[in-house]
Amino acid sequence: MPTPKIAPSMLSSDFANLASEAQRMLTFGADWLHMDIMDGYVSDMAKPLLFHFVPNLTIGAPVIESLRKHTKAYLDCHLMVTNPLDYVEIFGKAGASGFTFHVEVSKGRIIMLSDHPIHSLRLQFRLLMVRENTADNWQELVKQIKSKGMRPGVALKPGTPIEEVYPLLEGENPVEMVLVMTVEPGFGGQKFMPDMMNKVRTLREKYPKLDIEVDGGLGPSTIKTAAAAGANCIVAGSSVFGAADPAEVISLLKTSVNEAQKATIN
Ligand SMILES: O=C(CO)[C@H](O)[C@H](O)COP(=O)(O)O
Ligand SMILES: [Fe+2]
Repeated sequence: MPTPKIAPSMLSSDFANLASEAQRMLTFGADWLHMDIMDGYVSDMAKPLLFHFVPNLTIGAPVIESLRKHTKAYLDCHLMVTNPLDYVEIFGKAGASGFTFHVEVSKGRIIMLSDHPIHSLRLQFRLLMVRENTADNWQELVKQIKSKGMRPGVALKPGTPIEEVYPLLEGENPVEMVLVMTVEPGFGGQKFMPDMMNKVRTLREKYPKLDIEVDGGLGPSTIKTAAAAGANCIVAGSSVFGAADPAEVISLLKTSVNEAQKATIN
């Protein structure tokens, strides 16, 4: 059974005090620190023009680099960006531990990100770039991530079928973690989507030892469902940072994963 890992999402922390917030979470029993990297398209109108992945802008490699100076903790970086390959080197240098990119940034999905006819020329230009950078070459992307000393992971949005990550779990350079999004990526504090547990269950049956991370809306009221489905890496932002006793929430999340794993063995 893969070890339970509780990863508070620093998106819900006080960014102005990131180092002490990180330390506080580790003292409270966090195993990893989850860092949400978002490229921000600001408005729906800008979406087809900019080709960014999510409607929010958060942090980049300089912040990871600064935080790294204050902690040796595992920095679990979730990259909600269109061109992950562009970020591999700088995140490696900055001291990221895990590098999780989205499976949707393949050529077919990029077309869906921009379906505005007015932008078709620009779209085709971007498509060429994206194709060259990432689309047909997952193996190369994963190899690069590993070569920079990071652990590769792949994430999928709620609308993406689980089968789409299977090719990335095979071959010479498989990813070492799958992040199943349980909210639409972009913001903390959203409602957990229980339907996503089918993906977790299917993945756990097929890959008993794989790290399976769930992200979005996890907390005391949803953890049992996620743990029973087979998730072992739990991201929790608002439920931990918003709690009167964050240590108690972290402990409850971990106990739930441990108990669900014991129940599976028995
Ligand atoms: O990737 C994310 C959003 O895109 C965050 O990691 C996630 O939403 C965590 O926040 P919360 O636990 O409050 O839902
Ligand atoms: Fe995340």
